[in-house]
Amino acid sequence: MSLNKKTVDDINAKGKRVLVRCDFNVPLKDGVITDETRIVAALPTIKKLIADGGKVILCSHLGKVKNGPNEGESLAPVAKRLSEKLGKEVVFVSDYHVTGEEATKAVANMKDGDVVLLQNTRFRGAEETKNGEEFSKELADLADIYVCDAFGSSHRAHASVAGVTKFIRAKGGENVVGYLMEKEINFLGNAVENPVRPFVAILGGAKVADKLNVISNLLEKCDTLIIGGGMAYTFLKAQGAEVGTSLVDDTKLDYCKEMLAKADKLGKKLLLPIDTVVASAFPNPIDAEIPVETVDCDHIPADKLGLDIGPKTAELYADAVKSAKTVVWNGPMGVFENPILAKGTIAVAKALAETDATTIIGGGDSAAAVNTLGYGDKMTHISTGGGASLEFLEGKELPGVMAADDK
Ligand SMILES: Nc1ncnc2c1ncn2[C@@H]1O[C@H](COP(=O)(O)OP(=O)(O)O)[C@@H](O)[C@H]1O
Ligand SMILES: O=C(OP(=O)(O)O)[C@H](O)COP(=O)(O)O
Repeated sequence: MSLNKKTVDDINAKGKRVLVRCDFNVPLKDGVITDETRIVAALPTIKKLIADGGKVILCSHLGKVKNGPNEGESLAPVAKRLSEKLGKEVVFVSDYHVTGEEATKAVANMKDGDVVLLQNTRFRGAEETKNGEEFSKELADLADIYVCDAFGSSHRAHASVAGVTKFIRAKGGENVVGYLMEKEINFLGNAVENPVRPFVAILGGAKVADKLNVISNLLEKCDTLIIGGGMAYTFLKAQGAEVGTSLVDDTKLDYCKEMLAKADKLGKKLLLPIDTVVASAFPNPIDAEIPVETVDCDHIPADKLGLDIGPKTAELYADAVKSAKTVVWNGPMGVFENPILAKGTIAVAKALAETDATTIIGGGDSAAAVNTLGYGDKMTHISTGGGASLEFLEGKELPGVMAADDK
């Protein structure tokens, strides 16, 4: 699949103010970045624009910013790490207003090839997340050209992803996508549009409501759909099984029944767990040493909840992966943060690492699981976006892609 949108290769950045929306939403612990994947992934576009002599103005959100602007969600640590990675100064605009006097001055002082990072765009609250016109225009006022390279946020129709493009276009500026966007869309697009078969899709994790919606579309594309993690129990319950206190979305039971029927009708395999590791309660803290037992899925005790796939399921899933030529994986098979409940996720990650299939991992937690287990470099592509990659696989149009100029 080739992306029919203008990219950074189609612009002349020399001497121009280029606003680049990145996804620098990195995990932080006590102010320290614990995973720099998203910063590293943004470097090719930034380096290209520096080399071309553009004035590179970066922006991003960080975290959910539920309680207003605060130092804990400032992009300051990102500015520092980015500066180390680029080997050059990154001027950080610490102003919680994001745009405004400090930002305008910093941009006015830029020379060709300089880099400025604006403060967390979510510090503007609903103006950012509701795609506010004023904030969109203020962002556009800072630049001549806009580049969206925030794949992980490209499913959000926010001011810094979508709204800004309208105002750039209104003054005759170009809106393009960066190298990371291009790479992600090409990998994910090819995987679902022209997959080398058998094509196996694996879904797990806890965002049941979000992820169930992708199933209908994936069933049409894949040969085998594997369900694990928290979303398996809604399916098991839809089949009439007792699932105890496991994670279930009761509003999706009919949908799951429809999906089981759809798989049948299309002649696709839809694999569900046959055994599961259960406990009396969700571990707290998450890595607590809790007593567990393994039961068959038709024997889940009413007062227990499933927290990992069992060994028989792990073997079944690993077998399905072995013969695959394309595998897309989103969401862990269990509560992998706890070593006692990580075995199912490890088994699937290992099966993916050992196959010669094209393997594509989407989702922060799936990527973290694969990297922690040391299998990162065995995968063909690890996506920087969880929600974004799923919405793309669902067949939805991503606002961050839509907003760019057509080629
Ligand atoms: N059976 C389960 N019950 C509850 N939570 C689960 C279960 N299996 C996995 N999880 C949790 O799902 C979380 C990841 O889900 P999600 O955010 O949907 O995945 P991703 O970030 O890969 O998209 C992990 O924190 C994991 O502990
Ligand atoms: O981390 C992100 O999404 P992801 O957890 O789905 O990969 C993106 O930065 C989007 O963040 P958001 O879900 O707060 O809009």
